[in-house]
Amino acid sequence: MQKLLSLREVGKRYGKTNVLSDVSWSIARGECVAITGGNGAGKSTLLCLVAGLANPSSGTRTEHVKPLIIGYVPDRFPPLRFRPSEYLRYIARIQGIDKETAVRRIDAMMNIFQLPDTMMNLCSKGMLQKVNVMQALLRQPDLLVLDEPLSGLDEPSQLEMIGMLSEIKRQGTSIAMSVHEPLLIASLADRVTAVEGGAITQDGILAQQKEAARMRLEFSRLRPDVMQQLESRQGFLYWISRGSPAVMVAAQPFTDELLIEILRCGGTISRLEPLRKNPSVSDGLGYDDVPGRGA
Ligand SMILES: Nc1ncnc2c1ncn2[C@@H]1O[C@H](COP(=O)(O)OP(=O)(O)OP(=O)(O)O)[C@@H](O)[C@H]1O
Repeated sequence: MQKLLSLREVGKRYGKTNVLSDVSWSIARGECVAITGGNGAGKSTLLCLVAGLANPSSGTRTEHVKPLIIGYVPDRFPPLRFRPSEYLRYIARIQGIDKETAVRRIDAMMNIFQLPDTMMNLCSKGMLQKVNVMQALLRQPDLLVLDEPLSGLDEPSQLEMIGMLSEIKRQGTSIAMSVHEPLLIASLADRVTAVEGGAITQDGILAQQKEAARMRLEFSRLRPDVMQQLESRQGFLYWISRGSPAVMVAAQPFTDELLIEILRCGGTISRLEPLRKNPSVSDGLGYDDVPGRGA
């Protein structure tokens, strides 16, 4: 796998306090890494260094792809008095994205992620978090860095956010995220880096997270209440879309039972395939139309 970014023997000090020490870490294209650890372990600091928002006090940070485009999703996002589309257009302008490209991309994202254009100060936490992720996707990053993306969200919003991140990952974007929720790790992560006391204590691939172990089920004609009942069935992992067609991700060993249940309740299956990244057909975020996206 092509390496995107690496840290080598990195340390970070604030005044006399060592917050990170001797951290060596890297991320490859298409990889999703969950950073875990207790409060104050150093996860946010590590993500800031990865995102290039802070410089290491010692050691080296290397970008292996030029230019490496990084999107950063902070843990808090203010409920501003803008509509999401206005806010995103404004951020796109600051980032130097031309107006036509920005409008096309914002429209595509709002459609895919099913975000109504409601004033942000009236939005739910889940809706605001979608805007937070979208602002980081505007420049079509090679690497998306998220600080506790599910923090403060209720369960339906958490499932929606997992679906959103899953779609972003499927389109080939690498993800580094600090995480507390086991569901998010189980649903998305290829690798887990554990941080304690400012040092990496464990860094390993999750054997059970092979792409082939998860299936993507696409179907239509199920009532919303029946779809909600499916969420409590064994094997259900998360929704990529609750629209029509609906797209569910399920654990492979339970796919047959879920399919039978969908058909029994009057649904029509339109597609069943292993969940994989980098689909052959570009179907959404429009990465194909950007010249020079890091090779
Ligand atoms: N700007 C700063 N100045 C001084 N100390 C800081 C600064 N930023 C972070 N720290 C300290 O560094 C340590 C690690 O903080 P960090 O926010 O990276 O941890 P975390 O693992 O993300 O924690 P949490 O899960 O609580 O968000 C903490 O002790 C924190 O107080």
